[in-house]
Amino acid sequence: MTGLAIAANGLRKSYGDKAVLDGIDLAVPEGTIFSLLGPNGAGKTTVVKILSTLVTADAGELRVGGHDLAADPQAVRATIGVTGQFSAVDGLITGEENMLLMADLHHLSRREGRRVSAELLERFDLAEAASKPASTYSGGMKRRLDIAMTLVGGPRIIFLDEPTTGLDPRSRHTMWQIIRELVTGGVTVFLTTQYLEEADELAHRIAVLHDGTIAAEGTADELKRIVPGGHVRLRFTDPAAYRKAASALREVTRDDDALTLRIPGDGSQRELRAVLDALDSAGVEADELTVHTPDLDDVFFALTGGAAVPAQPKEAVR
Ligand SMILES: Nc1ncnc2c1ncn2[C@@H]1O[C@H](COP(=O)(O)OP(=O)(O)OP(=O)(O)O)[C@@H](O)[C@H]1O
Repeated sequence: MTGLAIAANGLRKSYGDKAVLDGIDLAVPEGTIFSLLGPNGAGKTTVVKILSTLVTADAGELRVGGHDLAADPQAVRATIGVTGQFSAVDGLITGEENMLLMADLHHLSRREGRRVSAELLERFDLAEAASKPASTYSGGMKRRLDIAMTLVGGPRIIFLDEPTTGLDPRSRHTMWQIIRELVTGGVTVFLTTQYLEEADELAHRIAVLHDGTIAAEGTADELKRIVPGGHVRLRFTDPAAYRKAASALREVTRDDDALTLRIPGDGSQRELRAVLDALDSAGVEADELTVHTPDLDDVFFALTGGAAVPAQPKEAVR
């Protein structure tokens, strides 16, 4: 192995005359979580399908688990696990039977199959429900069973295509915990998501897919640094105090109707202190002070034109 679990150079895929992937490079180090982020239809699932050998690329040098995808897809398949947006869980049979079916597919002996299934059902908090038909499971339980089934074959690289879409916040957090534990165990996780918060929370590196290309790639912090947008916002109810503050501070953007002032900055303690000192010297007090640091939403909107998901400005009230 090269130290990279996944390496793609110049990955291209078109459907008809639509170039869905227009020359994409990816490098995912072993034992890390990599998140591919993009709006609906950006091509995330297409990337997963190609890297997991379900769809062939039109062009590109692709290696997964050290194996050349074009030359040795069988070896790639033996290394990976895939959990897609559409579950592999069969609702008519029990959770345990679903697991044993996977064990059969992986040619485990009966005994080994039972052992691995029991262990995974326990680990994913499904032991109690194991003998119930999977159709009776909640969305979160089905998703956990789906991942447990993926793990039966002991994959070193796991593709999770939007693993938390449609889950409630508690189930989402459980899933995040599961994903973190997988990586602690040395597995590499390739995760697609539409949730910026999810990528921010989990991923070592994030790539933003837009218009068939990678619009930006880096750690969450690196990506946040590429967009401006940090500021302190002061709100007043007294117009006289507002005007006084506006003339005491440098570089402010005024909103005379809302009586708010916006001071650009990185949200650091030093900058905040300078603002407070200026207000103190002028003898005014703001009614509300909020600090806005750029988050992945800002990055996403800056890179993808902002049409994909509603804005969720994160403002910490101090
Ligand atoms: N088999 C196919 N035939 C034709 N077009 C396809 C096919 N599969 C995907 N596409 C098109 O490729 C584009 C990317 O689809 P893809 O499912 O990869 O996006 P995505 O980023 O996973 O989106 P979502 O978040 O909605 O799942 C879409 O415009 C889609 O319509």
